[in-house]
Amino acid sequence: MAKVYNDKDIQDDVLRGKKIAVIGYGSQGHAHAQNLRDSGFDVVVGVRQGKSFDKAERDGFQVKSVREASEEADVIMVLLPDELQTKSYNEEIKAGLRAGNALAFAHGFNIHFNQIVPPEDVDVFLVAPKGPGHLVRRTYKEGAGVPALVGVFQDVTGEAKATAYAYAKAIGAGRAGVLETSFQEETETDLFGEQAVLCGGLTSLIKAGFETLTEAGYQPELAYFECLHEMKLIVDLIYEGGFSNMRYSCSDTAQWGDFVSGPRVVNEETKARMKEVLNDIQSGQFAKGWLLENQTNRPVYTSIDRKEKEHPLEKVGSELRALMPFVKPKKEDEVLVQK
Ligand SMILES: NC(=O)C1=CN([C@@H]2O[C@H](COP(=O)(O)OP(=O)(O)OC[C@H]3O[C@@H](n4cnc5c(N)ncnc54)[C@H](OP(=O)(O)O)[C@@H]3O)[C@@H](O)[C@H]2O)C=CC1
Ligand SMILES: CC[C@](O)(C(C)=O)C(=O)O
Ligand SMILES: [Mg+2]
Ligand SMILES: [Mg+2]
Repeated sequence: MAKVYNDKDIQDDVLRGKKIAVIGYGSQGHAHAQNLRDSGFDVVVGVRQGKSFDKAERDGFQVKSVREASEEADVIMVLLPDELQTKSYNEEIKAGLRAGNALAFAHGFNIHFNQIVPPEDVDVFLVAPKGPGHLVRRTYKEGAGVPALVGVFQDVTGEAKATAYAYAKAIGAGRAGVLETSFQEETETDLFGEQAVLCGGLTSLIKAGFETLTEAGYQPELAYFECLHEMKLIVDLIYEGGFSNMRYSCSDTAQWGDFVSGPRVVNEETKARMKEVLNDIQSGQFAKGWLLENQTNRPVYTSIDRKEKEHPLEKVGSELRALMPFVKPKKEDEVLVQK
């Protein structure tokens, strides 16, 4: 088994006394900044004027422009959207980098795909939480944490790896597990996971189930409960104790259906499509498409996003959730909801 580090294995002295600039105060940014501060580290937030800037100030941070924050920090964690990082790096962050500083990321995209080319005299590492930023914060407050991957791209000080582990511990990842990786492995697996399984795979599965039932004449409300609402309850059991735990709690009839019908829906054909998705990621084809999409003001993204928001499942979902006061985004999800 790969070595999975937790709090007791990680020394954090290497990060103590250093100034950490958290660049961006969105999903990951607010969580890193607040967890680092609560772990006793010295944080400055760097972000453009606007909603995030105001929120970071309200949350009691010293908030500066990206350039100023980068200039005064020893460790610069870049938590801007991937597609905007290169411009901000070239125009603001780079000027603030001094020899021996550390440039850090929560996803290897721009380093791995050669969009950001850092100078040779700085450390470059990643600390990539394996979970959404709002949960990085929420679980930290609950005394738990979200696992993270750490990786080093460049080590000039000899301390890059230790700093990455200390940072991971400071944001709460050491409570769950920290695993070492490379920028390449993190980037390719993260993109694959979100496209084929966690986001793309899951939403497509839910939608296909919902559409199959409603097109067959069943009530949309029932289809929503069956294919979406209950998904969380089932996934919680898998999260807590694996497939066996979920199957233990479900009926034997469900388990038999799981065995005989699951592989009819997600099958070798599906795996072949997954391999195509992975190939596109590994070849850089996906990254190129995403970067070009952004250079052209996101025509395809906008059109699909509009259609997705109008899907009957979204409408019936918002009506049903309004009847369940316990099902709503938590308060710290403010930034997420505004997106
Ligand atoms: N979302 C997640 O949970 C995860 C994200 N990651 C990685 O973390 C990084 C950040 O992603 P995420 O947290 O989702 O990003 P978000 O979109 O949630 O937040 C982006 C932040 O950057 C600010 N920002 C945007 N453009 C600029 C700019 N030009 N100058 C200054 N500030 C700007 C936004 O401020 P404003 O309010 O003004 O728009 C906002 O505070 C990415 O590398 C991503 O891949 C990794 C693991 C999980
Ligand atoms: C699953 C999506 C993710 O990779 C994440 C929350 O880990 C992301 O990029 O947001
Ligand atoms: Mg991810
Ligand atoms: Mg991701």
